[in-house]
Amino acid sequence: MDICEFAVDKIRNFSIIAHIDHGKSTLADRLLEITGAIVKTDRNKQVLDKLQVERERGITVKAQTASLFYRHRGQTYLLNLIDTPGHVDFSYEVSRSISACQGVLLVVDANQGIQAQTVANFYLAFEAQLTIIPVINKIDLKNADPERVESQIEKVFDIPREECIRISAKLGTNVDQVLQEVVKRIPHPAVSKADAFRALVFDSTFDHYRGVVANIALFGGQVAKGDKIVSAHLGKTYEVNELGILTPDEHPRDRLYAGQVGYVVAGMKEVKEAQVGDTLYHQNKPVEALPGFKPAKAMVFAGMYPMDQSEYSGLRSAVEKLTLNDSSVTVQRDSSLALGAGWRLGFLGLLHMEVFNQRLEQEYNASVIVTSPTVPYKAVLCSAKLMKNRRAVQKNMVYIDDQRVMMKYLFPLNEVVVDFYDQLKSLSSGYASFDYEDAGYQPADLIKMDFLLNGRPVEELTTIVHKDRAYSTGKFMCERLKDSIPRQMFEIAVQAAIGSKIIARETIKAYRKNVLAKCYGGDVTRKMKLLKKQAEGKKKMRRIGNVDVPKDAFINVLKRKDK
Ligand SMILES: Nc1nc2c(ncn2[C@@H]2O[C@H](COP(=O)(O)OP(=O)(O)OP(=O)(O)O)[C@@H](O)[C@H]2O)c(=O)[nH]1
Repeated sequence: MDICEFAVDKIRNFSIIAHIDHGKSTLADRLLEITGAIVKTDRNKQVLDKLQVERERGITVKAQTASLFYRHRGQTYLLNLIDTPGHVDFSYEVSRSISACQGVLLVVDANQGIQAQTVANFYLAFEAQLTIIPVINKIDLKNADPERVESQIEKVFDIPREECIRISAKLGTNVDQVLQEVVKRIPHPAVSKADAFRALVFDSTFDHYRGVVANIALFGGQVAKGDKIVSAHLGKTYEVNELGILTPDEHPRDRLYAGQVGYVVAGMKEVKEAQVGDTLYHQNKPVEALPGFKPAKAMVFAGMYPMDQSEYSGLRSAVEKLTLNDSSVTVQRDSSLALGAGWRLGFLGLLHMEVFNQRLEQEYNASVIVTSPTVPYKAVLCSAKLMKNRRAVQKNMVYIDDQRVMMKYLFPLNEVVVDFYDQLKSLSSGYASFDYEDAGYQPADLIKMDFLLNGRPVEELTTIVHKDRAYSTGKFMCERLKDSIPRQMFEIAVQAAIGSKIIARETIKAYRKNVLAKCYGGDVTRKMKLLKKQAEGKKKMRRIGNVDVPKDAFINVLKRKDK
């Protein structure tokens, strides 16, 4: 079917939004199968989750899109399904994908009910004034309780229970009804082919042969191959080399029209040129930019170094290639005396960082050392120089039903980035869920803590901690250092200090490792071999004052806690 034939009133643009694991991708697969976009087999489970990491982790990282053709009451409709990432780290991508739509399917697990990201995603859709169709999934589960979930939806979102559709995405139960309701309830885009061309970039990926592939939703006019288009954000002009629709594979077309969703390739060299939220228009026909563009903002920072400095240039090219594909990662060159040359990278959140790391390893075979993540602070330097458990402040509390409560807190980001989510899950036996948004900078009692080996500071370990945490952090890091530094010929004092005040101390006892102890008799070559080995071992050490510190010690101390 040629999509040129589609009148705007036969188009529906929608997203599926859900808390993680509530079955968004499974439902998307079923919709693709019913409309014949993909053939039903066991292998195409979660077709929209393209990246290897996404499949392994079962989470969606990059938004994917598919145009579906659906017959309803003798008419063929073009349904553009825009998949959204399911994790809090990517909420900006969710909000952009949503703004390309007129409606959403809000999927809620029939057993788990409303969770943190159900609420967060609901409000993104609600604020964008979209039609929201609640879909209660997994009704096939033995302990499914759709009645209770419908009550929650009525209470929390003020949506009448009659509007909920009960389905099993896994078995396909009532999935066709979902498509019928999409056609009935979601309005067609209010756009016109006759207007000036205006398109929202809601995702972009990098292709080694063609450059940037930008996914766009047309809010007005039309665009064809050979057209000159401009990015509103950068003001740069490009020529359209290729465009088409996604089904979900790319299908080149000559032209895209208002109301449609598709992809465009226009000689952009890096994804920064097609940032999510940007507006495209025809050269010499400027339009008002679509609202809501904001450059992705890094919230969590970590150092990344090659395992071995000889791998530096290989890793550099891998990092460059990966960042071509993900404009939300910020990169700054950095170097550490202990770990050599590397980078300081900024990510949207912890999961984003892990996914980046995993992609480096899987797609580029790179082995890297990632230091413990930190969050940005603004420091006010005074003339004297710089100096409740998670420091949270409760903001509000709402009972969702007699078993669940939703609480809002103001948290310092630093308290959340490392192990908060794991602890919350374990304390609540997996029942609690969590979502967050940036609340800006707040003043706090923070201090700078140094670590000393025999009185000499180890600069790469210097850290910023809250005053109330200084003692426990100092003690913990000193213990880790003690365990990681081998005994030497003299005693070593490991100390944590705030200014000139020592707040924690461990001692590494003196010891002489006699590598020749096991060599009885006079085999000179064997002795020489052992001595050489010991000397090589020393090369991997960094000398701080008179103390030799193995590289591994830094890695152990800087590395995040192993889960
Ligand atoms: N029993 C049952 N299981 C389901 C159903 N739908 C999905 N699941 C299972 O629930 C798990 C999560 O489903 P996904 O489709 O990956 O969830 P998702 O919301 O896409 O997750 P993210 O992509 O991480 O946001 C998978 O193991 C699915 O097989 C259903 O209707 N019934």
